[in-house]
Amino acid sequence: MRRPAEPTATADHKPVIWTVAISRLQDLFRDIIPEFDDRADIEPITLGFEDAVRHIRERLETERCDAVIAAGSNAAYLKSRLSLPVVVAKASGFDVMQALAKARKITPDIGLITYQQTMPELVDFQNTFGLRIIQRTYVTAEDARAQISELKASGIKAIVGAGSVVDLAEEAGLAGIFIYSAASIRQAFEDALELAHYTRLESGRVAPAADDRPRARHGIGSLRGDSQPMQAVRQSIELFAKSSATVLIQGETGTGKELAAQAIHRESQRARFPFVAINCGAVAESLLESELFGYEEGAFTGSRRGGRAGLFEAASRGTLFLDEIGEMPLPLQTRLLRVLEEREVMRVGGTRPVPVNVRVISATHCDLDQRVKEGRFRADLFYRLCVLRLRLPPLRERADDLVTLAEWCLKNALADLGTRPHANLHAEVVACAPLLGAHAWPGNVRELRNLMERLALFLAAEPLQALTPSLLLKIAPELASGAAPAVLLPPDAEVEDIAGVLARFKGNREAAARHLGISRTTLWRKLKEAGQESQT
Ligand SMILES: Nc1ncnc2c1ncn2[C@@H]1O[C@H](COP(=O)(O)OP(=O)(O)OP(=O)(O)O)[C@@H](O)[C@H]1O
Repeated sequence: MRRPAEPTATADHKPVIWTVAISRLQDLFRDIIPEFDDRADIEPITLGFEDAVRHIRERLETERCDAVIAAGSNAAYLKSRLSLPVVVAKASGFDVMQALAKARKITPDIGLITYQQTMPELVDFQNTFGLRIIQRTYVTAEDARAQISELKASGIKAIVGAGSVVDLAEEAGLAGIFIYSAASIRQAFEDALELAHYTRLESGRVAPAADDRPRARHGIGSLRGDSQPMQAVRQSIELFAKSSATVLIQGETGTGKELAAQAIHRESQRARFPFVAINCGAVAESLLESELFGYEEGAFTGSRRGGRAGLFEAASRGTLFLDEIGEMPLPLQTRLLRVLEEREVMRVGGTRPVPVNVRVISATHCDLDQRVKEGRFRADLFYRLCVLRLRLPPLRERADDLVTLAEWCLKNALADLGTRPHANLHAEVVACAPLLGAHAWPGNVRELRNLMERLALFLAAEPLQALTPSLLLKIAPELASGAAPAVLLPPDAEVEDIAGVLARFKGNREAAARHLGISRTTLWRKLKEAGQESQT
């Protein structure tokens, strides 16, 4: 008789993830699995619905699995029947537009069939690009089949949808365009890894220090821009990397504060030790305390047996990045100051201080000097945190970088679409410089990157079309008024979605933000605006 698996020595190794799909989605999973070989044991299970549930339940009697990845109706079915975390691979707005651009090359009469919900925001896109898109939803395969025959009867020639929808469309003699991109599937893998990490932490299978939360992925080369202010930023990063003193990074949203923090870590002698980040504004006070400082067994109801190390201990010999430091509640500011001064941390409910060797880099978009004056931020902590200070200039103050950044983002987005850039793309972008320069860029580089992704879609669909200022205006009418675009978030990232995603990630805002393709700060602000900020 088989016995449930014990968490043995192997349990401390890589997380185990299963991808569950029957259609061509599984082929895409298989293509991407090798990229994650060194970070997880990932196995494809080519089954769907009740067959998949039966198979997984049986295997869980003897094996460990930390998370499952699936999509669409299959994912919904698995989620409601398995006790395992199920990550739902989702097509991003970019994927949908990319698939529509491909369909546009075949016909202007396109059907979009999505699981359960339509995408109302596509109406604008349809008008801009002169397409006729009929949207339908499905729940079961029979639904999807019926929708396809109706669309065929109404003259639709190409269907955009998930793997099973594409198979059915092709069976019906229509062109099928698969909606998922490699980038979205990669994102699902990242989310599953993150979720697996938290599942394992919660069950005590790994200590935080053994993990890579969120590893510094960016070095100094990731910070683009040749303007004088950006050169000065890179020089400061190189200089600051030589020291172990605290750094305070200030700058508006999307200016690259987290990139800069990662670059300082990556250039420093601490590079081979962890880079651990936390958004102080996005975690409730009670949780933030135990996250940062850890806790001892019995410290509070529900505390884990054996206690848990906090992020200071997890970042041992590395760097702790405290994002949105201005939001740290006053009582925790006092505790943080003590840790920085005494270089030892006392876990919540503990009696024995633990020595820590951690470099602290913090970041804020708010005027911290002002908060100190108002008594909302401790002056002594402020001075302790900003031994070194780095200001990231907003994009509107470095107009010289606009062309370089726009061209770089556009080339990346075109490459993602498998499209070659025009031979004279540089000259075309230069011709758009006055238009780009007149905009205020409230979302800074993040906003510019999103705009270039939109533009790339158009250029991929219309390869003979030159990039001109009037085309740019058509794609981004907000540039005309110099006003901020109405929505900087992907249209689907509204508050109800955010709450749903947060619930799925068990309140982990970092994982939820990554899943939604927005920064943690933006997610936190969105929730704050909706009065849901205390739900962490
Ligand atoms: N100088 C730059 N070169 C290239 N990419 C950049 C640069 N600055 C920002 N980015 C890109 O813009 C996005 C936002 O960067 P990042 O998250 O570091 O900004 P942030 O200031 O921490 O934002 P927030 O305050 O909203 O969290 C990322 O995709 C990042 O890669």
